[in-house]
Amino acid sequence: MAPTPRDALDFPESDRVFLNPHLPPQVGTADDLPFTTLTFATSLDSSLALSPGARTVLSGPQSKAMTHYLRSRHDGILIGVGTAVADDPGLNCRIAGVGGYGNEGLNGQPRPVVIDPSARWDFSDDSKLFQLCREGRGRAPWIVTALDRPPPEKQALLEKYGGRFISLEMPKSEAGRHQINWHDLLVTLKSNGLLSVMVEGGGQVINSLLSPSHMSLLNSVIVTIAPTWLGQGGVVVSPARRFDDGGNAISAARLTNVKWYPFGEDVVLCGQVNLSDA
Ligand SMILES: NC(=O)C1=CN([C@@H]2O[C@H](COP(=O)(O)OP(=O)(O)OC[C@H]3O[C@@H](n4cnc5c(N)ncnc54)[C@H](O)[C@@H]3O)[C@@H](O)[C@H]2O)C=CC1
Ligand SMILES: Nc1nc(O)c(N)c(N[C@@H]2O[C@H](COP(=O)(O)O)[C@@H](O)[C@H]2O)n1
Repeated sequence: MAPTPRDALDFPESDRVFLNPHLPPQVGTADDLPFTTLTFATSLDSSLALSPGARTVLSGPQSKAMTHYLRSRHDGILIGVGTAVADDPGLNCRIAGVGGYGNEGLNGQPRPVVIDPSARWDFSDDSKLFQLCREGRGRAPWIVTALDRPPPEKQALLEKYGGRFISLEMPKSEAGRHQINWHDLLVTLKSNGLLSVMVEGGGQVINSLLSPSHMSLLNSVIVTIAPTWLGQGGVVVSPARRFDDGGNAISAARLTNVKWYPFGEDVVLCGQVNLSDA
């Protein structure tokens, strides 16, 4: 066992118990889909960040440690390219005792997966993710793109660290935006060894997954709610509105089997998407 670095996060056993019913099974699931958790931190006005380009701290120290514990319990961690560009994130697990944080190898380190249809993320050797790879504290990302042939220089850099591009067919919407087939992506991730995936964001990814055609892919939802209003102009979680047969607006999505856990100054909400009205 290597010594535990000073920047490792502590997440005591007593804090882990409440999460157990909401976590992926240790043995994986029987079907061709990974166990998929949607998890993010939000303000009281449903914002993830002050603006699309702004890295914004919402979680307090205990819920931040919880997120890192969740990372240790999933094989993959998925974000959109908007988040990669805005945050230059590490997307590793910094809980004491995982690989790189007091243990050998990369055990407990999730595989970052970045949805980047046009391969616009301009990463370099200096990107946080690759610094962590060099230090043996995280895995290189898989980047999901609509391009058959991603830029060779980006491909070479990714492969140097053990990452890669995954090309997936992505039709465009009328507005000209790529639209990923989440089911196909998740099947692809599972066939590549990811038995569980946590989706962290950002706004576009979350709103897309909470649409009626995709929400059944989510096995668990874990949301940290921070006691702050970010105000107008933020990146908002607010899926497209739905209408009943009479044309009346109904809620976009609702959770069931809900538990609320106060956690420091935050509250953590765990549940499952209610599919009875999906
Ligand atoms: N508070 C929190 O827990 C989190 C906050 N964030 C924040 O969210 C912000 C970024 O959010 P967004 O701007 O909404 O970006 P995003 O991270 O959702 O990425 C958007 C991009 O991802 C791709 N994408 C997303 N959904 C897609 C789909 N269905 N099909 C194909 N491609 C798709 C597209 O290229 C799109 O431009 C950042 O400021 C970041 O800090 C991000 C994650 C978690
Ligand atoms: N759980 C949570 N709380 C917040 O307050 C956040 N801003 C986020 N953001 C997500 O975490 C990523 C940053 O991860 P690293 O610390 O760099 O590993 C960021 O990109 C968002 O996905 N999450």
